[in-house]
Amino acid sequence: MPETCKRVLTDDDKFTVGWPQSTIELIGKKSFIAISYEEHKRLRRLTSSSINGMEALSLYLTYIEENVKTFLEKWSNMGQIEFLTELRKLTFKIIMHIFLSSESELVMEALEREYTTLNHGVRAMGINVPGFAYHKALKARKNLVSIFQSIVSERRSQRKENPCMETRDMMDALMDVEDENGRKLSDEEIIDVMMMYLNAGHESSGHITMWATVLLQKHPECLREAKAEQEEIIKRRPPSQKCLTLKEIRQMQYLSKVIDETLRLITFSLVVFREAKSDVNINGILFFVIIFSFTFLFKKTVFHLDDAGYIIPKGWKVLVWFRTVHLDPEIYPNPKEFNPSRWNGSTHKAGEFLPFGAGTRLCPGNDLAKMEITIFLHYFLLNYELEQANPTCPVRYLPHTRPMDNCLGRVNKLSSVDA
Ligand code: HEM
Repeated sequence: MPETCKRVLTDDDKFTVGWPQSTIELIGKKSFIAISYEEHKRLRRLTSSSINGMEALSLYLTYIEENVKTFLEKWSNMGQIEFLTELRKLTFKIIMHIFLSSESELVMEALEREYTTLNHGVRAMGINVPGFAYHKALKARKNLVSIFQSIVSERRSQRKENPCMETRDMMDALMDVEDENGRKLSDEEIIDVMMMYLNAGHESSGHITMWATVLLQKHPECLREAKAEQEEIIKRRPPSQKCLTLKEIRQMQYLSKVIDETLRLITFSLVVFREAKSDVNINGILFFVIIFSFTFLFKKTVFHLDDAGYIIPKGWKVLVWFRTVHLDPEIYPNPKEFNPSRWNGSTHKAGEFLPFGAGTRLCPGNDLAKMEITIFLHYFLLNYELEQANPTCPVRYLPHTRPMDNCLGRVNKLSSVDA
């Protein structure tokens, strides 16, 4: 690790994404991870507006809220549950609703089943031999594509019969959008984009929601402050108002710090892949960077060092390791301590807080994710507590930080107040 660490990789450093081919086979050749810089720009512009900005997000607020309330109530009657597994079901339901609001429960269940198998393969070695996770994932991808294809075909024919049909969800929005040349998205593009969003858009929120809950429970003084803020929000509300508003969400300043601190401490996405488009001379990078030639996994682990710093040769893959930034004691004193107050009036420099990545690839679901987590914590803090079965359960760090028992425990209802 060079002493001269100075700056962060951005897209200006002549890097493009460089995911392994095995991942691309699963997520899709038209998804964000597999296409050229220009295609990515076009596809991202066409697709991300549905989940960006307050107007778009307000469409999902009520749905998220209703589901959070229903799930919490259900869990409190279930006895012991794997809290993380249940949260993933909740966040999967939310992301599926955003894409496919009108599909039946049966279709949703089939999608979730196939998707779970696919997801295991994304993190496995790319061994396409029966019995291996990657082989099963390729099969799951085929099944997913055929389910999505039938949904797309059905929608297209409904829209043909009824051209004035209103846009119901992101699937409709993806069919509507066209670029400046009037070009619409093909079926393959729509399906791969959906696969990409599904992959990126639920597990992360589920994990961070679980950790924020656990960390709050483990720090009673933070829990008290967070709860007091939520009670204050309810107190200020006119009696006729029963649901959360975006304005209230924006007022939850302490909760926002709790979420940022959780994102920092846990760093859900440990790493992003980049590939050098040309030789890049970097005069020391803030990240811990593992550089290796990727023609075969880990074939070389060689650093090229000259007086000016490091040269990353064209075509090399770079893993940008976010956790080292988030746990750097020079940026975050006592970095392993959960301390939401460290965000009081804090002004971090660019590149010091990267839970959602950076550059043109910045996570387009960041606002949605924060909104989901906030809504969950609002209802949880007001009415529930988590009783972990194994509070000292060992933690697994790869591919994502999680307790090995998936946070086994009970969600207990505290009061009958209907928040
Ligand atoms: C706490 C929750 C989340 C975390 C920590 C997270 C983190 C990240 C990170 C680190 C990246 C890579 C950025 C880069 O390469 O520089 C990313 C990309 C992405 N995320 Fe998220 N994400 C979260 C939630 C979501 C949600 C809810 C959605 C969708 C609804 C979403 C959709 C995406 C997509 C589509 C990409 C690829 C963007 C591109 O390559 O242009 N994410 N996310």
